[in-house]
Amino acid sequence: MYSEELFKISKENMPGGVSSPVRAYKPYPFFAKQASGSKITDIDGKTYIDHCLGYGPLILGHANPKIVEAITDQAQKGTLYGVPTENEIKLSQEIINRVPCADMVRFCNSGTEATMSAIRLARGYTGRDKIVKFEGTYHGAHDYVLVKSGSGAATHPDSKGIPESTTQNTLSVPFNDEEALKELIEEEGNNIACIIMEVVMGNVGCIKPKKGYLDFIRKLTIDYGIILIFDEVITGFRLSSGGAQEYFGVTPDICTFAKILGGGLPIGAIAGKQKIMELFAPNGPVYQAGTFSGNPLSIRAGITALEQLDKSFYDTLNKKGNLLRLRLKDNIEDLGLNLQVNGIGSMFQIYFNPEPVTNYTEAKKSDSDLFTDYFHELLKNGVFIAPSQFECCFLSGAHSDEDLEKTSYAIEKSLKTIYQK
Ligand SMILES: Cc1ncc(COP(=O)(O)O)c(C=O)c1O
Ligand SMILES: N[C@H](C=O)CCC(=O)O
Repeated sequence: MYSEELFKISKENMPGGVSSPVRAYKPYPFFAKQASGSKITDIDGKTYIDHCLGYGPLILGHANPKIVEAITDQAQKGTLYGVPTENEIKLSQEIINRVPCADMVRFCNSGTEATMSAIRLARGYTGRDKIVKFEGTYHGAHDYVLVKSGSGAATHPDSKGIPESTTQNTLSVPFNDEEALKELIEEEGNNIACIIMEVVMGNVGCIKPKKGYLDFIRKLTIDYGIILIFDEVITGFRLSSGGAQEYFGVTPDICTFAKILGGGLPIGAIAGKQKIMELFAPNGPVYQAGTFSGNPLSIRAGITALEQLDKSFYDTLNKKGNLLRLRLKDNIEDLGLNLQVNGIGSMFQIYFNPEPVTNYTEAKKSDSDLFTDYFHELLKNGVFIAPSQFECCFLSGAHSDEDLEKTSYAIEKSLKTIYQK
């Protein structure tokens, strides 16, 4: 059966035919058959260079041989014990060694769980209820944070089913705007438990913090006794071995991980300073739990992933990212187009927008219809990216120089086509 037919059936079985809304695009998404390295193959027989990479986790590419070997071995030894394992200590130690803010780690199963628990921890620690997020950041699909949210929520805003009494404690401000944040904190600072942020916004495309912005936020949070949470679900183990906090040299109180940490399997983690982390049950009064938390399969995959992610890996990968972005900018200029190529390290996105994009409002001014045309042309030209202007594209260690040449050629060809229409 082909993707088109399968989508008709899947829509009968599952709302929208998908297990996460961002995956549904018109007329129908391709159904995956298999994937290896930098490539994904659909059941219709077409192979694409993959820059979606499972929305970020696959920094080593698909079916990384060492991870496949490790999880095959682990599966034979059991996939769930319901008691602690030595490998949990090993992975937590690896995180503690790499990540500046990490004195202790609590494992969970997803980024959503991680940010939900991190916010509860900050509230438990400070005894305050309000939280601050930035317009367009995405911190998962739980009730506290689906406010002016990015990712799929940028195109499906204002989820029903969330009591107003829950979100009235969630305040949001524009990213990269020191004045707006200062004003809010001067007014509300003593009631605010935490500021939660994506250090690089990866759920409205890709937006970097302006120079000095993170230092400004760090100082403000210290002055008002506010917990600073870096949501490193995307940036963790992507920008550098110690995440965005190491990359930018600004240390939060707590951070959250998921995606890359699981080596391609589901995982989440909250890491932070000991005096805060010790509040988690059973030591403290902040409840946090999960049947599959710290499960041996995800933990083993995570250890095997991190073993391969050393400094030289990031140097090489980030150089590739820089080169690709330069090439894209040159090509776009040669075509006489005025589009924005945003990105950092191995993250990138093209905005169909003539003006620089530094926050959510500016990102939303991009031409999403043109982006959709571009996405479909890219598929025709053998490249798969996330089907939304408000997602990010990624590179992996499995992407060869030849892959990147093909990608930049496919992007150039796709842009030519859509602007000739
Ligand atoms: C920055 C960020 N935080 C949290 C999440 C939620 O993670 P998950 O999808 O694993 O629940 C995501 C992505 O989904 C994310 O990009
Ligand atoms: N943008 C999201 C994660 O970063 C996409 C993942 C999903 O919701 O399926």
